[in-house]
Amino acid sequence: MTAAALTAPAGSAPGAVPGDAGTPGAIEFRDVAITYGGKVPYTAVRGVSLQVQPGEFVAVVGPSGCGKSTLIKLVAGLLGASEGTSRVLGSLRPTPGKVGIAFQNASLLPWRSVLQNVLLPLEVAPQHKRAYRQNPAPYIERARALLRSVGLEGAEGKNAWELSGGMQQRVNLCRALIHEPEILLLDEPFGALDAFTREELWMALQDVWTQRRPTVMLITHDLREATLLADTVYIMGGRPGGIVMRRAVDLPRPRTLEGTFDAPFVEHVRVLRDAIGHQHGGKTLRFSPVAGPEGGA
Ligand SMILES: Nc1ncnc2c1ncn2[C@@H]1O[C@H](COP(=O)(O)OP(=O)(O)OP(=O)(O)O)[C@@H](O)[C@H]1O
Repeated sequence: MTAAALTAPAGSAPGAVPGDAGTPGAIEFRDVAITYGGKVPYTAVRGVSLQVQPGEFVAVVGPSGCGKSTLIKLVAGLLGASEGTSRVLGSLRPTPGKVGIAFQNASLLPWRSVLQNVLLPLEVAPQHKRAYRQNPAPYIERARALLRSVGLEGAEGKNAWELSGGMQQRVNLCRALIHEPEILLLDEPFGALDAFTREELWMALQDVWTQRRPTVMLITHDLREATLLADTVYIMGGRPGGIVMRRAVDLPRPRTLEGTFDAPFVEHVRVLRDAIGHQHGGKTLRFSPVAGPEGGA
């Protein structure tokens, strides 16, 4: 079975979009395919349909190479859909400045201070440059508030090269949020951190999201991370990649690290693990419909 077939569950209405609540979505894909050009064109994803509501936190998980980063690049406007329709905040092309991105590699400028790194996008992005130059004070206050919210109060003047990996990722998160984007895209931002630092960062991210409520799309290989943070988890799989399962995480918020040991949390992780395990085992995944008893909500 192809990924495209898996994304169209038996019994679902033609054109049905998983996650569609009947209101305009922050991110909407309808039957999207993305083909990379080159001597031999390569279709990375096909038949992807989903809708992410404003303020929703979604996680995308799945085996390496199934097209997770490709989807995030589509939302960021770095790629276009080869087939189907993709809308971000209602537009076919994302509005500049409405999206913030943080990748696994924090890529801070080592010679700049923490505060200067957070402010960097305002110096270079055409839509913010002028206002920032004319009146930097409110932006600096915003940067300080962001740094406070991720536990970096007092570190504003440190040089980036003086920071631990976890601190760098906190700065990375603040830098992605400095222009108050409506959509925050996170591509494995905690993948390179040790387990304890990663858990700390999960809680910092949950706090930031609770306070500011951007729409978040998080790519991760960590099923605990996905379950702890997300309202909805999409599992991708297949070649070309597609969505093989959507699962709503109905656990109460705010979520805690202690709660990750509770039975309902562990059960969510188990279901996700099984779905991905099926793919690794080469078995055909039985796709559970959007509101099915097995796969989700
Ligand atoms: N610029 C490109 N040109 C051609 N093929 C590409 C390009 N970028 C990605 N691909 C291919 O598209 C497929 C999906 O890649 P993508 O990076 O989206 O996967 P992923 O699920 O994010 O992987 P990982 O978990 O390893 O980061 C892969 O087979 C990859 O080789």
